[in-house]
Amino acid sequence: MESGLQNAYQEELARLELTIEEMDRHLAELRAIPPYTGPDLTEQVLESIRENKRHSLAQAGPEPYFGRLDFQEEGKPEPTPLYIGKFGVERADSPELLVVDWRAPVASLFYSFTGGTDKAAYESPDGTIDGLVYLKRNLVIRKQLLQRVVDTFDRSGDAMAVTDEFLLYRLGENKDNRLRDIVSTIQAEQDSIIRAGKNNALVIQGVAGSGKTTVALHRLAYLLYHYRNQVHAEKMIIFAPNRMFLDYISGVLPELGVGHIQQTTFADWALELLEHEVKLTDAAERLLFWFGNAADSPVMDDRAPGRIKGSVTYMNWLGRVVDAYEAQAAPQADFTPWERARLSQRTIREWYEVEYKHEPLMKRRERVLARIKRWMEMELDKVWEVHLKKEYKKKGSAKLRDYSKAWTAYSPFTFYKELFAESNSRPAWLTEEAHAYVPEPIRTATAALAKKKKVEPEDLAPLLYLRSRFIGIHGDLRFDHTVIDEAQDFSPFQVALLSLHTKNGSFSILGDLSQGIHAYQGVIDWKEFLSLFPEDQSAYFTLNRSYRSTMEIIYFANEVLKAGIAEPPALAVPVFRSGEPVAMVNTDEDGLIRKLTEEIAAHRAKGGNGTLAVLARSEERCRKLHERLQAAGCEVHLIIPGQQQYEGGVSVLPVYMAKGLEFDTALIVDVDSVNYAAAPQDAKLLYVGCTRALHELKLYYSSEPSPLIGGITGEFVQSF
Ligand SMILES: Nc1ncnc2c1ncn2[C@@H]1O[C@H](COP(=O)(O)OP(=O)(O)OP(=O)(O)O)[C@@H](O)[C@H]1O
Repeated sequence: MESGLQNAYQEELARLELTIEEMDRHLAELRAIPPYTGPDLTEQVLESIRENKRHSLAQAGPEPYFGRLDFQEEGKPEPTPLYIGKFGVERADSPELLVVDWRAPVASLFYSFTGGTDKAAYESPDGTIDGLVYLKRNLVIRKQLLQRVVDTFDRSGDAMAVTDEFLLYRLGENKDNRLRDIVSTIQAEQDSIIRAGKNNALVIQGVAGSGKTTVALHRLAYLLYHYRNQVHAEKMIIFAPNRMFLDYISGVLPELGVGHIQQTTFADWALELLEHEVKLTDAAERLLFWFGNAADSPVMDDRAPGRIKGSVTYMNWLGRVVDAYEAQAAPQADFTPWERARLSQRTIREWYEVEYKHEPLMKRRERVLARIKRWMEMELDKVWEVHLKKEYKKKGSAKLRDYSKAWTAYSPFTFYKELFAESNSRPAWLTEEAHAYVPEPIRTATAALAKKKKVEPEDLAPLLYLRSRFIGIHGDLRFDHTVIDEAQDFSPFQVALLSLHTKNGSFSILGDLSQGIHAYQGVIDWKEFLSLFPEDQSAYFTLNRSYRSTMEIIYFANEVLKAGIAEPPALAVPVFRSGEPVAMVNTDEDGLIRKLTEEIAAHRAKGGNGTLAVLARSEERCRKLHERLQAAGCEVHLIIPGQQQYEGGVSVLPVYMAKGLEFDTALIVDVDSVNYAAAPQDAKLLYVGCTRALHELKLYYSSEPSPLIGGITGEFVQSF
């Protein structure tokens, strides 16, 4: 170890000892105070503060901090070392900070500072604070042991830029089966997203592996810290592509000390809100239809049902249909329960159109009917003859029943179903023109499914829109912040619908158009989302650096995109981390099984809890491979749609299920011309597959390689 480094290590060792001592003492003192359980409000508040401190100290204990920044504030005589950790820790005897929380304003310097001798600044609650950064140091502490000290910037040294040395060390590590927090190495471009203001809809285009999911989770932790009195974890929600993915990311928030955030898929959330009145069509069939193989790929453009039903135009059409229904929903007649008792249509309309206008449609119906009933009871009170009263009561009840029947009580689904009726049986409020808006094949297909109480995923946003108009959105369904991950698979209608459920347009919408493999329903241009929000309350960010994969893999994946898409939406820029060349292997089926078995054995021989994935196009193919690998004595997990948990280790799965996940090694099979054509859809699918690999990527083909890889040459690839 060089003497400078050795000194630094000794210095940090001493500081760590002091910190741990101080923290232990503080924690012991706090634990010695018996918890207060009495009725005094002030004592309760003090107890809750003490409890928070006990919790932070206990959580921070094993790894109290990960970074040090020496900052000299303008006007101060010398730099102060700030130690930055996941949890802020105060000294026992003063409110002075022993460790600064990574989310605190001053800690932003640790992330935003990229080097140079110029002044640096951060925004504090009292305004901008200027000063000079002298040192940026990364520290690895595990179980209270100092393992590593890396200076990524030293004002007294030669290099004036912050180096990537520590980042590369972290990226080179093998991953287990969970996504991890990145607090120690958040990059400046990621930090500006994490710390963006609350009342903004952020749309983030980030290449594969640029940290979108990770950044979104850190942003939630930041918002909870910064706006602690305005946002609540249980009123935040994350939408992710599937349950298994949610399981995969489930470790990050607890690592950041955040709990209770709702995490779901759009479909699960929607079906729940619709009280399971409908079921979704079979996912396996749907996926086979779209991902079967290149030769059978259906057209995925604006004519696809998902694109039509997911558009804002469709939402506007639905809005107009509901408006038309609203205008004539109440029966167009006076209410006459018996002779000489008459409630005029004008009065009923007044109640419906003016007094209860702010209520959702079915609530209005209930209210008007209840009011008619009350009016009828008052009219009955005026009748003195007992037998007449009895007769009128009976007649009146029957009339009210007929009246309510004539005013259909719709659920979102029963109303939606009406929109797809045959032309000759369409309801009166649906004009011929409005009825003809939906193209005939889509109308008949939707009607046929609706008969079986089934819908396609693209029907869920329309159904929820109807729910918002018919039943309304109660307070507990309005979120303080909404995260949409893999947002390229969301439609504008879905996002517009979610904005009805989200306060102040507070969104983090993250995705990658190059991974838009569900283009038959998703977004094609981010402007489709941005246009849903006022310009001054939305912001667009791009993340182009990929942190996941080696340079070789990123280079290769970019070539795949370029071979299939004339103008790829965004190409990833790798961090300077080199690994093995990408391998393209020509082999027949038996050879493939043999080679996969060897790869898996070699992977296992390395020990540890690294991950390896065999990726194929369809579920059917994965099942076969799984069977053959098992028969060859290779224990592997089969991951198919519907899977709830991600086990890690070695898995076989369809590429579309691997989206969002990552593996130390990815082995992609059947990369032949029949399976992956030189078309945008196939290029995106293969790109998703390639960018799952952190360290090693191999592609296998049997006869002719896919044109997406056939032309790739150079030092980054090797053919076998
Ligand atoms: N600043 C960083 N420091 C260390 N690791 C990082 C950083 N940013 C991202 N990573 C790592 O890069 C990998 C990719 O991150 P993540 O899955 O969040 O990316 P993504 O953009 O959501 O990817 P994809 O679009 O492919 O799903 C993860 O292993 C993550 O830990």
